[in-house]
Amino acid sequence: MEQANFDIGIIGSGPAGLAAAFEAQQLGQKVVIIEEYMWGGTCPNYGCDPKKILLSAVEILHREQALQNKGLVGSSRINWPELMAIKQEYVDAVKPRKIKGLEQATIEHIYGHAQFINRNTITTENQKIQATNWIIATGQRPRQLDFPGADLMLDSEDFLNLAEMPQDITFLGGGYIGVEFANISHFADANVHLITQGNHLLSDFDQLLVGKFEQEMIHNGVDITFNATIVEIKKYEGQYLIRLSNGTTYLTDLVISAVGRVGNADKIHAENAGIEIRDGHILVDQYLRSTNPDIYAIGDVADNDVPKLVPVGNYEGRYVARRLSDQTSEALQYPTMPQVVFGTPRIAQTGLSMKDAQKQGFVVKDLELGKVITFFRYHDDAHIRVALNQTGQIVGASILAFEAEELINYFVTAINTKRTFEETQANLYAYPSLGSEFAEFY
Ligand SMILES: Cc1cc2nc3c(=O)[nH]c(=O)nc-3n(C[C@H](O)[C@H](O)[C@H](O)COP(=O)(O)OP(=O)(O)OC[C@H]3O[C@@H](n4cnc5c(N)ncnc54)[C@H](O)[C@@H]3O)c2cc1C
Ligand SMILES: NC(=O)c1ccc[n+]([C@@H]2O[C@H](COP(=O)([O-])OP(=O)(O)OC[C@H]3O[C@@H](n4cnc5c(N)ncnc54)[C@H](O)[C@@H]3O)[C@@H](O)[C@H]2O)c1
Repeated sequence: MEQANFDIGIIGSGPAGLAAAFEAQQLGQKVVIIEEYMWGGTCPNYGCDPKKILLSAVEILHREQALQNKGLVGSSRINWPELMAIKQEYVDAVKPRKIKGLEQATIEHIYGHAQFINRNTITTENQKIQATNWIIATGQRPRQLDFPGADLMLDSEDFLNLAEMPQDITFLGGGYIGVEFANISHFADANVHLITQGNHLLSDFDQLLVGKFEQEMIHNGVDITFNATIVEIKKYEGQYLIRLSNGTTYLTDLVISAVGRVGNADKIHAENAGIEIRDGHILVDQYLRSTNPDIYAIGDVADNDVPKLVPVGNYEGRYVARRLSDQTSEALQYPTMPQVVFGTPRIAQTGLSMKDAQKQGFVVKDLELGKVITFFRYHDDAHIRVALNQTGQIVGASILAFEAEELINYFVTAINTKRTFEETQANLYAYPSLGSEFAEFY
């Protein structure tokens, strides 16, 4: 078996692994990156990007529906196979683009499944690779349930490859994926059921705004069952017969499981390298070091209490690359992180939650902006909540609005630059625009 030696070996080519690879290589390290499935990882192949392509049609439809009899006549419909073809065109271009980037940067890249044979060496199917340091960026996969018939459920990747949208579709799980995909399916003309074990959707988000969001989904016709789970699925005359924990039974054409994700560190023989794992995630310290101090974990597979999102993995990848190149010895400090649920409307938040702000005695401004020009013209019932500390600095924001995914970025900047509400007016923003609304919020 061929053996090669590197300064830094990276397992997994998702956003986290790639960010680490490019940063380390630029800082003069000899880097190898290993991928076993799709170059680029979850986000561009079967996560954020394909989802956002499907959303392009959903967004137009949503806008059209909001403007019916208010200046627009007639509404479009989604042609699912055509939309999927565009999605696939994008996904097919990911691998060549990623490989070209790696080649241009002269980063060694190997296709294969990496697993440790000792504390600094991994094997793939036909190679042995040694590195002074390893960075594990193997991401997560959908969590499997094991009730009778659970294997009949599809997962988020299957949904993003559906050739046809069925007439009736069921989602299990009221988190990011269940909510976003239920919404897409609704706009693609399916009859949608969403089952979740909690008494609300999106438990990590501002529950005041989530309540309004749920009303909007229910108003759209999505059938949401709270405080329940599926206990059995059986095939029945070309459909699936579902039985819920509350005793309800019904027939549906397809069931998608979206009950969270587990880490992929259980498949790398972590024990051979002295790395401790929990639920497939790697235990890390404040430097993202595993229990083997020469091996780090970044992105979704790291067992830390931060949202598992692309910008976070990216940031961690760059940090570890700099640390291993003697550019920093500081513990990792995260800037404020935006989180967005891409429904219609979106829910977004950053910084301190409104609940924690209120607990600390901070002011929480509730701004209902449906009558303000930027939101009024689309009949968008925008609700923005902003937390201000004793000196008037913006310390948190949560938003329910169609434009929330962009608007939240203004708040990210305000929080990171420690701006007060008044100081948001220091910049002149184009008028009328989201920026100008941000600066005029009171
Ligand atoms: C449906 C969906 C929608 C999402 N939407 C968003 C969004 O809108 N915004 C957002 O910020 N985040 C979103 N996310 C989350 C985002 O995709 C992840 O946070 C991000 O991809 C994590 O990056 P990563 O590099 O840690 O892992 P991944 O992107 O999962 O990459 C890990 C890579 O490691 C490879 N690998 C695993 N084990 C091995 C091994 N032993 N050897 C070699 N290779 C291996 C895998 O094949 C994979 O390519 C979404 C996720 C899903 C599932
Ligand atoms: N917009 C985004 O940034 C975005 C979009 C999609 C996914 N993601 C990432 O992917 C991760 C996974 O998303 P997800 O939606 O699978 O997980 P999640 O953790 O967001 O939600 C899981 C949901 O499933 C429910 N649940 C768990 N077990 C259940 C059971 N047995 N029966 C019924 N309900 C059950 C939970 O109560 C929760 O509502 C997210 O945490 C996030 O990191 C991000």
